[in-house]
Amino acid sequence: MDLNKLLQDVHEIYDKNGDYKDLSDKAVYAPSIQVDRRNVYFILHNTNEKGYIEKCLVVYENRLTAGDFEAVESLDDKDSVLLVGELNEHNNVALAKRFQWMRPVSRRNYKYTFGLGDRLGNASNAHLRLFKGRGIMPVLAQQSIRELTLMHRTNTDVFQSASWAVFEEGFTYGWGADGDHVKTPYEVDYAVKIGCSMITLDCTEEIHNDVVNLDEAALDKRFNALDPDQIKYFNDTYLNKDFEVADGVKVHFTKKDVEESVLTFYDAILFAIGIHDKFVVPYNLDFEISMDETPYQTTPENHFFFANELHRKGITPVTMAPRFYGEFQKAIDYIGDTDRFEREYVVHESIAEHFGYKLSIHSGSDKLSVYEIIGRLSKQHGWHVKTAGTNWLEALRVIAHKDPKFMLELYKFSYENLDDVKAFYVFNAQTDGTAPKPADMNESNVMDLLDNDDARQVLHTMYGSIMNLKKNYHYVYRDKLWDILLKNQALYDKYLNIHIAEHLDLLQGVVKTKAEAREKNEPKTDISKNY
Ligand SMILES: O=C(O)[C@@H](O)[C@H](O)[C@H](O)C(=O)CO
Repeated sequence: MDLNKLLQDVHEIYDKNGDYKDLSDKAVYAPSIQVDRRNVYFILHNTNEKGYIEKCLVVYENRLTAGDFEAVESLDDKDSVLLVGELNEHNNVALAKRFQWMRPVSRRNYKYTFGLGDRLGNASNAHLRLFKGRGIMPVLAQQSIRELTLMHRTNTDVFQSASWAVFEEGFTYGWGADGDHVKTPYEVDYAVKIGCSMITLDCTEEIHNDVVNLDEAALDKRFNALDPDQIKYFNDTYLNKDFEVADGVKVHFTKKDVEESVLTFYDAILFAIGIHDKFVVPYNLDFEISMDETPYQTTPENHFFFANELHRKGITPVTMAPRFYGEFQKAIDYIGDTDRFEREYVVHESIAEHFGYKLSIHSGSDKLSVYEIIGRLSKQHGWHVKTAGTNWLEALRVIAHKDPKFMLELYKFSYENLDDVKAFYVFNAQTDGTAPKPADMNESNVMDLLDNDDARQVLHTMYGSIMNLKKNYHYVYRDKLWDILLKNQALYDKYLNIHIAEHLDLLQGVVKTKAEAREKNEPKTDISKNY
């Protein structure tokens, strides 16, 4: 590395005084430049012989403090030192001591927040560029335990990729990190220790779904087996009571509602209270409670009961994710009657407003048919929407354009091995159903795989198997996939931008329908040749 040239870059940065549009060294990534008195920091982008962008950190700092950084090369310059280092954890910690905004913050003061996730770890830069000036707080690090496991990743690398992207893009507006779908104290602890500002407590394993199928006699029998003082408390508090949660919006409990709500959810409530006391309070976390990955819809009574029992203990989560009417399957649009969705969303939103939190919409990728409704109705506290890792599908869009044969191979493998993920995901696509047969796919229709609902679900859920398949101690697909992606990062960024912009435009009311969102954002011609 030519350190004298970097020294000239530092002097040019002083001279430019904040206007970095025309720096002579194009390798200096302008959005990353930070100047603090005489100290200068930036990320350098160099394209290597394979066509990948290689990044390193450049620091010019007073010699007394620069020792915080781990340098690969350095050059003394009077009282200062210029050093070049890797984008590693050590340097991230050193930099974050200087720039607090590299660390995630609470979502509490943000009305609109949006969970992005990044399965591969190279999507956050494009996301951040899109979020600048949108008035929505991005939650970048949002990898579920399931995704970490299937992808062989750790919370540390997820957190690191996000934090480096924040620095690189000069994103000083605040971002969140979500310990996503944590189900046990062990998993919560892991998320907390890594620095997550938020946890999504997935209560699935403490929710007793079998209760919904009990007949009246069996339900009574189970309820009446509770302690007499518990029965008295639940009946006195809820039975035949009306709770007015908004003007003209009431939640009413019949005997069945009381018994079902208690028996299905009370264990989960106690679990949430325990996690709240042990982690949320001491670590000042944003608390999200999710019950969306259950087989049954959360009724307004169930939702009210959960929130009211938390409220009794003085707990107000920042967000709650009920399971709404209809289907929120991964990677495809909402399935269901949108008028009914709207009617029921009004009640859930009223409950959330009554208790003082916002609703969280899970598996939010591609639910373009309901975003106008959510954006319009979630007025008081705003919304939190979580996408479902569909940046992976945008990465595959790049693969399909740049190497259609390889894409066909990935699809065939995914189609033939779909059983790998049956235990992890619930989705419609089945290889004995309507998912396109690999034999019917060819280079001229390969792009359909990214538009067909069934094919999307097959590809969306098979990421771990694709990335980690090995033969004779070598990865079968991983290296080739990364090679294509790294050579085409700009195209990947463009597709990410289009994909998420459609969601945000509907949520923010910029457009009113899915068709308008598509019309506004989707390119009219094949743009893959331009990148
Ligand atoms: O695939 C996953 O596990 C995640 O993408 C997960 O679905 C996501 O984080 C989520 O919870 C969206 O609701």
